[in-house]
Amino acid sequence: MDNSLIIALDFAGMNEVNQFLKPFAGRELFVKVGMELFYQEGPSIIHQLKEQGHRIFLDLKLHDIPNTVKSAMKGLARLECDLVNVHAAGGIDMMQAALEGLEAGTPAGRTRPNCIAVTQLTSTSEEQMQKEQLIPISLKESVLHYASITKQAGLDGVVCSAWEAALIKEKAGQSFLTVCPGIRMASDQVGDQKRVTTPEAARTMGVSSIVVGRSITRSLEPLNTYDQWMEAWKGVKQ
Ligand SMILES: O=c1ccn([C@@H]2O[C@H](COP(=O)(O)O)[C@@H](O)[C@H]2O)c(=O)[nH]1
Repeated sequence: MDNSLIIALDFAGMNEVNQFLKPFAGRELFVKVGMELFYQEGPSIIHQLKEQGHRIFLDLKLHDIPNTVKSAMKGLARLECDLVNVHAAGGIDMMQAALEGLEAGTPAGRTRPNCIAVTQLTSTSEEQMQKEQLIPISLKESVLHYASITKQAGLDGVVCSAWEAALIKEKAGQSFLTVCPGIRMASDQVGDQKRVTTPEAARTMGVSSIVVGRSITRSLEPLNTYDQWMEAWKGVKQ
């Protein structure tokens, strides 16, 4: 699961997804299904994408009481995605419950999906965090703290920005996943993201995998753009 470029399929429905994926026919991608798409299409979208050979990050960011998260994860495990997630702010008990649910729901003989926790969203700045969440420490400390309780709960890694990835790996170990959205080419619009960097810099920062949405999905030539991104991320011509 390391070194992947995960394409965020932030589309309103299957028709838009099919349109986007057309030029990629025959290529096996790592794609992310988030709330927008899953709430419209439900589990069938996962089955369809799996049939096309794609690996899947189901990005629903569960955050509720432990019992509810456990039951929800039990159901999601049956979809056999590669990666799922929760919010670390839900706490250690909730994260452990997520793992219990995943283990209970994973079909016999199959490996449970990797489970990671969102630390601070990449759309959150330090100022916002301090003022709106009343967290009176630096953003980096908050992210590191969330990474530490995520590790304690036994999860496989975190969602963070590339800026925090190296320190998290130093503390939690190199195999602890750091999955990083908020990645932009220098010429791209930053939009609502706050903690942003380029794919080349993310590679040198030791990030496990990057998540890229609009820069690829809104491109007029998505396949060419994807190949350029892969080259920048991997550091070698694809
Ligand atoms: O902290 C987070 C957690 C999740 N995301 C998701 O990643 C993509 C990023 O899309 P871009 O268009 O490249 O900004 C999107 O699906 C978010 O829901 C995140 O950005 N930050």
